[in-house]
Amino acid sequence: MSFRIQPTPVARPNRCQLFGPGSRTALFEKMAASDADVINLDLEDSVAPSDKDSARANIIAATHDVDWGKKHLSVRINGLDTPFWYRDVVELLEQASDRLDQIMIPKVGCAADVYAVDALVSSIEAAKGRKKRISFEVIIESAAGIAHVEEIAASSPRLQAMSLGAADFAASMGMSTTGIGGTQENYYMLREGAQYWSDPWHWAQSAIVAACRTHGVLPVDGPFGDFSDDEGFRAQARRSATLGMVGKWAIHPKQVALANEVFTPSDAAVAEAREILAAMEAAKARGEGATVYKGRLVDIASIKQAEVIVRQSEMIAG
Ligand SMILES: CC(C)(COP(=O)(O)OP(=O)(O)OC[C@H]1O[C@@H](n2cnc3c(N)ncnc32)[C@H](O)[C@@H]1OP(=O)(O)O)[C@@H](O)C(=O)NCCC(=O)NCCSC(=O)C[C@H](O)C(=O)O
Ligand SMILES: [Mg+2]
Repeated sequence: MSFRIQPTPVARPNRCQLFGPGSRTALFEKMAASDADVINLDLEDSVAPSDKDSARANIIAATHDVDWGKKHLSVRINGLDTPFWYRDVVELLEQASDRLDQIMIPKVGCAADVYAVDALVSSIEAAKGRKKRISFEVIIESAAGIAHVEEIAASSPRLQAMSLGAADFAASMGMSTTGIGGTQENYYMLREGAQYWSDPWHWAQSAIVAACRTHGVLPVDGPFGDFSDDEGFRAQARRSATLGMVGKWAIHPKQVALANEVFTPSDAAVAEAREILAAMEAAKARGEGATVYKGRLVDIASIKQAEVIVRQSEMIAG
């Protein structure tokens, strides 16, 4: 372990982030009634330019009128390369209720992008005497974003979460696909005539997880576009969870249960983790740092692995 202790991210469940366009007010109550841990009301790419002003007004009203329960309420603003983002921030921070928890910043390419939003948010919070400090989530969805992922993860104490946006990422990287997450037809290895599919999102996800874990930020997998493919969603989410991500977006309500299922440690996984901790306690009492559990080695690192699962389960249980 380095002399610098790895910081712990905020302790709140983030298994599923449910998205809905700020222009579709009929969805707001349904989103609030869902089992998603995080709600992302969108002002960006699911809202047409002609609807930006009304969507902003809808979202501000919904922070006052809709009962969002215990959900982390986040609004995705427009990118810093648009003429919309500053009004998003100013109007949200001046007019939204204290129920607003978070601003999601899309297409972040460098730490200075976050700095700019932070400066504006900080100034308005002070001027308006806002009691709740707004948190940030960023989306890594460009070549620049992934190239600068670590400085972005370190960019602001407001930063709680970082997502991979597979669609814009693929476009920015010039990837030859229109798929949003999941298996890509042409990304395979060939051996003795048989095709073995690989995961083109894997390296970007790993880079995000490493940056996030270094700086105490929650790493999150973004959208899976084909919402009629439940097994495809599950497979993508399981890979993300195995890599260390804590949750995934839902772009349709049917994906909420799938994400919650994958990112909630199963009873069997929690029971096994507790057994490993017990086995290591017994080993410690015998003066041993390593022992055998179900025919395999467990040692002091296994305690930390088991604790990840137990902590996650306890945090979700509240
Ligand atoms: C994808 C949708 C446009 C589908 O909407 P719709 O045609 O209305 O779906 P259904 O008829 O199947 O809906 C069934 C019922 O569910 C309700 N519904 C639909 N969507 C939502 C929702 N998001 N939250 C809650 N409830 C929802 C319908 O009203 C139906 O209800 P009922 O009639 O009572 O049975 C739509 O789902 C949608 O707009 N999804 C979100 C799109 C979005 O926000 N996209 C942005 C995020 S992805 C992205 O930006 C890419 C990323 O940045 C990247 O680069 O990768
Ligand atoms: Mg995007």
